[in-house]
Amino acid sequence: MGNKIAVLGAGSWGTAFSIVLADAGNDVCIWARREEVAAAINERHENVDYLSGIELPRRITATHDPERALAGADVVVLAVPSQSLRDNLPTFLPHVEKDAVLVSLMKGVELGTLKRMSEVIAEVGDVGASRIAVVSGPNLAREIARREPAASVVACADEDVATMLQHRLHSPAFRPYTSVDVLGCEYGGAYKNVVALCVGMAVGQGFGDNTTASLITRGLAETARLAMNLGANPLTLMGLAGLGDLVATCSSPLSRNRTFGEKLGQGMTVEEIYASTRQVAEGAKSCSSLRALAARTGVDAPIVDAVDEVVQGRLTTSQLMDAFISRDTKAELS
Ligand SMILES: NC(=O)c1ccc[n+]([C@@H]2O[C@H](COP(=O)([O-])OP(=O)(O)OC[C@H]3O[C@@H](n4cnc5c(N)ncnc54)[C@H](O)[C@@H]3O)[C@@H](O)[C@H]2O)c1
Ligand SMILES: O=P(O)(O)OC[C@H](O)CO
Repeated sequence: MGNKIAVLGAGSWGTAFSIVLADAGNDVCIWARREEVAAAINERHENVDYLSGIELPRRITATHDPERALAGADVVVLAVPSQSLRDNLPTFLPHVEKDAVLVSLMKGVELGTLKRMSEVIAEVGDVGASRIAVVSGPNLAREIARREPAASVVACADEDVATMLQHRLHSPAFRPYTSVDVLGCEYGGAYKNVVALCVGMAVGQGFGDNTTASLITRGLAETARLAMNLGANPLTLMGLAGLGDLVATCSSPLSRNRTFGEKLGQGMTVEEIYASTRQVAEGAKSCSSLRALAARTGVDAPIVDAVDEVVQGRLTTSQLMDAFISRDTKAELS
């Protein structure tokens, strides 16, 4: 096999990550759910719907046919919305080359099963941990597509595989660090989306930096409490896939999750926001699965609980901050 990588999902991150891969010297074939998106990538070298105005390198091609995308690829990158992964895998898996490594870019926890994306891949694909990796970090798609410098984490239980991927991803503007803490990276990535929703709700109501910094900090404490309880290395939560991604997502107007929260804070309904965009805000779904996971684990998760209440329409965003402030007081490090 050569240096072909298949990227399954032609949304903003699948496309931006393909630019990283191409800049790092790989030939990339993107699978797009819609034929016209694949055609535009091949003919105009642009993904107009998800990354307009960015010229794609000629090493990137696209197809609507999963078999063509996957043929000869020794690395397979998964970039579909988290809640659709299980349904999509049976279409992809029969065409994945034997021994190919599967890399998840997704930041969500499955509703119902409460599984991480690497767990869904392992279960549906019957794939061992040494063939499943995760890339996660402060990586807003448009900034990465513009080649603004950024770092990230590539995690795999097998350190040699993480190192192999690190070499395949290292481009002039993208610096990957290896890790063996897949679980910590995945919980960091899923949880920060919910905290960003909450920060967005505060921003939408006109609150300033004290409020957002308080939410980010308590959000990190909450993330660490749950993730460590489930086996994460605490240092992962202090790293790029934890604090780094949390800060980027909560601070940036480019974040779909923060924007979703901001619109709720300004008075739009969940239904109105869904109708206004085709882009995924993973936190609006993962707030329910993370809440259930925290409850099952016996971990206190006030931010996830409250965001889920707002998304379910049982709490207003103006009641949200009162609910936080009036909770029983306690020690910071409890
Ligand atoms: N955008 C970012 O900056 C960014 C960065 C890091 C990680 N991520 C994560 O990457 C994953 C993908 O996000 P994205 O930003 O590319 O999303 P997106 O909303 O930009 O695009 C989603 C893509 O999935 C396709 N899609 C939608 N429903 C589908 C379904 N049921 N089956 C198959 N395909 C479907 C869409 O057509 C589109 O191509 C998410 O888990 C997200 O959290 C995103
Ligand atoms: O746009 P968001 O909110 O999905 O966040 C994008 C990335 O996860 C940031 O690292």
